[in-house]
Amino acid sequence: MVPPYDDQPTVRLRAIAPAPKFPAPNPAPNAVPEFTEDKGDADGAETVGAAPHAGISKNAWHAFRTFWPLSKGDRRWLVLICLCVVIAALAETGAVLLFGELTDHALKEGSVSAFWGPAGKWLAMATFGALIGYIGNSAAVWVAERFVMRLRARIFSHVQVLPPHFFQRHRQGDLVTRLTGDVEAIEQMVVSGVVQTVSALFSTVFFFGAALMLRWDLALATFALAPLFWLAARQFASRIRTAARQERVADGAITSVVEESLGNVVLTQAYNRRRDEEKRLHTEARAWMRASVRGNRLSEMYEQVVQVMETVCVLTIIGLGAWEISEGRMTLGQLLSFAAFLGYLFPPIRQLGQLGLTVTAATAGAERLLEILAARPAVTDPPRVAPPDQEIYGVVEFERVSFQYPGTVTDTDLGTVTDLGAATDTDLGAATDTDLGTATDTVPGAATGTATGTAPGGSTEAAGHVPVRPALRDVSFTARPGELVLITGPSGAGKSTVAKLLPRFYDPGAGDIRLDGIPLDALPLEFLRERVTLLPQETLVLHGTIRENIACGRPGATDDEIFRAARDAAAHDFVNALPDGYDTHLAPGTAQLSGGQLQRVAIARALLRDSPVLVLDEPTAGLDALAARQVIAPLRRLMSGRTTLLITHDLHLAPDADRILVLDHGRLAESGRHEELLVRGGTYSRLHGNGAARQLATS
Ligand SMILES: Nc1ncnc2c1ncn2[C@@H]1O[C@H](COP(=O)(O)OP(=O)(O)OP(=O)(O)O)[C@@H](O)[C@H]1O
Repeated sequence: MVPPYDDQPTVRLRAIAPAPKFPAPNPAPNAVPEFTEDKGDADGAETVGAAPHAGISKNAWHAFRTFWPLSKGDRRWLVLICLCVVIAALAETGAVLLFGELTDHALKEGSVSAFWGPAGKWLAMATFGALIGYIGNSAAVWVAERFVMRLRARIFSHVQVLPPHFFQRHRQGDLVTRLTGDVEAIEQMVVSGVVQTVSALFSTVFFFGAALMLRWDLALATFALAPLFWLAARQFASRIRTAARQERVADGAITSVVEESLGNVVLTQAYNRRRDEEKRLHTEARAWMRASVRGNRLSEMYEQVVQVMETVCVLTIIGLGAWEISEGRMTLGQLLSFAAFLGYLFPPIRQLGQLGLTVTAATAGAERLLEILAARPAVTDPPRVAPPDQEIYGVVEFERVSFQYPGTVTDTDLGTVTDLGAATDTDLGAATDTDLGTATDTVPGAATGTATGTAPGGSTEAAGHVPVRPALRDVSFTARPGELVLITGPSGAGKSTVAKLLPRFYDPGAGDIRLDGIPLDALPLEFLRERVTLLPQETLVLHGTIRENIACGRPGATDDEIFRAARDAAAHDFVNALPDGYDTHLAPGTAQLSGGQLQRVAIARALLRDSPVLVLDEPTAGLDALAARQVIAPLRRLMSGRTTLLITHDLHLAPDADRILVLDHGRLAESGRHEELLVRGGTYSRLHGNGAARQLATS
């Protein structure tokens, strides 16, 4: 009987003395972990991850250290799992020794009575091994899934505080892939990777130890060949890593294309873009296919090379064994046991080699997550600041506020682009390591509006961007409770930027913004955002019922309060007319309600929030004349008694405004009441329709 040398016989023996199958880094021999390419975001918006030339092990180690803290809380389980692994390996070792005993005493001598003893022990050991295997496997799966859950939650929570420009510069589909596939790849590196390493190491030690006990000279001869496996793995590592990265990026690109296409289906159909969209998907799918085939081919090649190497080892041992038996220095049972140990020894040795490949490929996913973690929130909560005791009335002051979007470079900045690079590099180093260990998101300089949103590798968002003007320059104004301040100006003048600064999506680069005399960055973020209600250009809809959509303005609001808000927003009647009334389900992009109706639901939500400051960004944009008229009355109710900043091109409400601020190229060009500005004949009167309007005002 030829003893088992390879996977198949090993499986047979393992069926007799079951070995635990802990989640393998490589689920199947030829399934190389998933792949990505470092070509950065397909839209080229932000920077690319770690340099492909950087040392693989360094990147992997950095990734491991970054994500390892997330296993906190489960480490004693990891110890237990490793213990199970070790015991199971010991049980296997015992089983193989018993196999030799059975061969020599029962099979070779044909003695049935010699069979029962070792057979009973073998069965006991197999049962014990099975039990331990079950416990270890169950615990390993549990710990692995918990890790994935925790990592995903951590990344998701980080993504949620990132500034708006991050989402404009990253494709959503790609972010989705990072939160799903890439997260799982990290698990393979951190949790399963550790268990696999322990398992492979101990199995190697035990089987090698047993082989040494049987025939130390043959065992040493076999072990001398072990570095060949390591060399083979090394040869394949970098190519597999590249393929892994390519596949990961292609995966993200496919999800992005599908998501963008589905979200834009009206444009696709109206402009007959079906074929273009199909072509886009086809291009990405081909890239994915190429990477996937390449990765699998490499993995398969590695697998076959290793098999040939194993065969060489086995034949060498059989040859030597045959010679030893013929010389009477070895029994058949010993040779079979020895060969069985080899059958057990090769998989862990091979696994150790393959672990490197797995880690290598998982590093690709890790780098993509590190890119996300390296993007910093544009603003941070002030440390340990209690909400002010005073009631907030809503006096809003902008004092010489200038602002430039992160990643954009002004003419004057161009000389300092390299400085930005240096600054952000340091940020990243600090950010990614500490980020997971601590819950804070603070990064020095993150709030400056210039040094945020960078990725590992040292590139900055600034790099490659065309110089632009700052979005706001030296803007000062005050808005008091009960005042309606209308902000208008040509497209791109900086109006929406004002709306983004007030709830602190960004901090200004220069100047101060205050609420009731308190600088915004001295107020806890949640406190501030409860007091500043923003109605952005696009109507925001939650997945949920109309009731939930309104109630999210003030969690815990009663039905009566919700209905009152809906009534004031002129939404109650049309909601009641719906078959499911307030229980009608809405979703982003819903067609259940018209634009005007959705806007009124949003107004009801804002009414319920009842905050002293209101920022309305183009509340009638996208509505036809009738729908716009229908929201004007609810808007007036909403604005009454609050400090309202109304950003609009639509000057219908201009005569009602206490003040009109006209922005032009980021500067405050004019300020005054409607009539004054019309008479002045500047930008405002031009916007309003100049000559005729001026005549009307002066008549
Ligand atoms: N995320 C961003 N990253 C970089 N630049 C931006 C970003 N958002 C806006 N800008 C730039 O800032 C400037 C002001 O933009 P903003 O959206 O405030 O203008 P706006 O007056 O509201 O325009 P519109 O009336 O067309 O909405 C523009 O030049 C715009 O291109």
